[in-house]
Amino acid sequence: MSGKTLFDRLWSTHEVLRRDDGASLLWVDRHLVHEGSHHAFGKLAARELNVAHPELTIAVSDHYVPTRERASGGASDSIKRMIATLETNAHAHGIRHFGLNDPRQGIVHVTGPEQGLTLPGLMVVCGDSHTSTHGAFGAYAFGIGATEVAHVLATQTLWQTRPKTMRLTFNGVLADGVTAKDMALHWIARLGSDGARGHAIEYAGSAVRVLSMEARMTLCNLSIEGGAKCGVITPDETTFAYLKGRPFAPSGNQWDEAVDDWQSLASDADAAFDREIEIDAADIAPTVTWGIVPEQAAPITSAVPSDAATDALDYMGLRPGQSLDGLAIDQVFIGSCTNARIEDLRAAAVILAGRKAKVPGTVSPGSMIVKRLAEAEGLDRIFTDAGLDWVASGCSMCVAMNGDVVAPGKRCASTTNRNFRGRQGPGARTHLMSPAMVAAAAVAGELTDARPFLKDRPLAGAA
Ligand SMILES: CC(C)[C@H](C(=O)O)[C@@H](O)C(=O)O
Ligand code: SF4
Repeated sequence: MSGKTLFDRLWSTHEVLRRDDGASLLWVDRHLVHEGSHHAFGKLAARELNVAHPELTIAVSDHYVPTRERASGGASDSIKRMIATLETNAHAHGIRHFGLNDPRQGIVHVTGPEQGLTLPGLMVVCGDSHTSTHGAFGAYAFGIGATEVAHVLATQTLWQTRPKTMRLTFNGVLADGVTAKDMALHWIARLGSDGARGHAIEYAGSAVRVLSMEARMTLCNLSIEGGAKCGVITPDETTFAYLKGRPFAPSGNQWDEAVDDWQSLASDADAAFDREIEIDAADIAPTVTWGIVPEQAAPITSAVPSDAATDALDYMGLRPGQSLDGLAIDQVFIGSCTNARIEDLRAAAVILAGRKAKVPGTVSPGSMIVKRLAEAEGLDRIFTDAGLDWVASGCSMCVAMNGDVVAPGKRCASTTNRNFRGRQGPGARTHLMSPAMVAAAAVAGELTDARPFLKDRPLAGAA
């Protein structure tokens, strides 16, 4: 019999019971909720149910929070109501809440790890597809729907059928100026938006092992855009170093015991996966999306495919065969749970330092802690000197729910994770890429290869 995968271990330690039809009841260690949880709290109220484990539930305000004029409480009455409802629900059920004015507020997938709430071996769920981010720590983390959110609130458990396993191995080393975002866009372009459907991905290989936690989170964040249930990475010294001393991470003797436990969270050498995919990291170039789904991505050195789907071309205002390098943009956005951690901001700042942006843009840090850290390093000055707006933390222009929108027909180079029609506002055209690539696009006023801008300015482990 072959050995166990990391995913096998995560699954079996959370399985409470298995039904005859194969579905399993899983224990949830951390339940994160954001403003979108109001449906689920409504369901609970309708049935007069309590939250089973408020101490394992953590609320974070992110999707609707204003990034400018924070004191306003929200851009419109309906937005204000969304923010206030989470506040009320969290308070009513005794749930810890990182609200609008909390200095620890941020995007839920940035705040959880930053606070040490996300730990190796845990099962983490949230009513949000990018919960896959937390898998970077060797946690089983995935997004759930509103009915499931209500089920977790009421029982701290969840019914699930077991996904298949897939190992995505990145061999070799990434070239300079190529980042975790490029790794993700590369594999999604190769396998397709449905390429990993029904699978739990384990990211492995030498190019993954050397990634920082920030970069690992970027990689795992995008798992869902390739259709995967989740992404996991074996915890190691990089993981432990990131977590040590975080507010909710174990401390003292408990820290040593936890690290001992976490060391066993790996796939056995003879573990068998349902699928194995290998990618040579050296084949990956800085990658940008040209279409309206993340799989419609290509190296910046290439062109819009000659057989590109007409609906995508029409929406994006592009022609088949058109070169990606040199495509004029109207604005940039650096933010989101994909690429707004400190390393992402540092990477963008490496390129923007001493340069001016030709187009306007917004930089929204992934959390208020990242914001303060960046300010202490002087990164905010680099962005504002370049002509970009430096604003507070939230989902902001990633999903345009808080009023931060890209105007119809405008083209935005963005560090986010979804380029769907209307994602950044009705009619907005989104090109996804790494923070370094967005920074280079800002300076050039067009999509361009970041590598020449990095001459004598190494990214040094930036995400
Ligand atoms: C609004 C929310 C439920 C949604 C998600 O599920 O991911 C959003 O965060 C997104 O990125 O599209
Ligand atoms: S930053 Fe974007 S992707 Fe992340 S949770 Fe918010 S809306 Fe979703």
